[in-house]
Amino acid sequence: MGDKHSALPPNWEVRTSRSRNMPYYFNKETKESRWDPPTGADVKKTNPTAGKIRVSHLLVKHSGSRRPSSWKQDNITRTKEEALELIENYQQQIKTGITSLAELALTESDCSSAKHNGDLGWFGRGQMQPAFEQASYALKVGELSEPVFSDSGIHLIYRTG
Ligand SMILES: O=C(CCc1ccccc1)N[C@H](Cc1nc2ccccc2[nH]1)C(=O)O
Repeated sequence: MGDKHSALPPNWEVRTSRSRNMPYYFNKETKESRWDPPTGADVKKTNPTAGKIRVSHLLVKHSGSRRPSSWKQDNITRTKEEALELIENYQQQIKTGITSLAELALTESDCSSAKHNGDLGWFGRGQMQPAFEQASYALKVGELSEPVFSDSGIHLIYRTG
């Protein structure tokens, strides 16, 4: 990449400078312009979500959770088995189309992300608990996970980006 005739990275285009009567390169996303063709390194710089994914999740905590407390309940005493029954019930409601994960997370999730419909934003490798990361990266965009067990409790994960 980088020679004058190869395809340009995403968001870059060739324009002609009228004052110098010569081509220059313009990035429509960052509005950057330059005389030299952009290289692969430039793509990394202008693509902040490269390698990252975005998910929403619904967390049901239980008495064995790392922090058995949430915005919903000061002291969470349900058992792991009871938490799994709740998660499986939510999973069915979402799969049958009765409701969505975003809608359920708002009232039912034990994570503070509940107020954002469970949205965790963009994250890369090494930022979330391993089991959560593994399950999230295994999803295609628009896919719902099976119940995922982490130190925080039991999650349903829906990949959005
Ligand atoms: O760690 C947080 C906050 C997560 C968050 C990220 C980005 C935006 C908003 C919230 N909340 C924990 C529960 C929890 N444990 C998790 C483990 C993996 C992913 C999300 C999780 N949420 C808790 O409340 O104990």
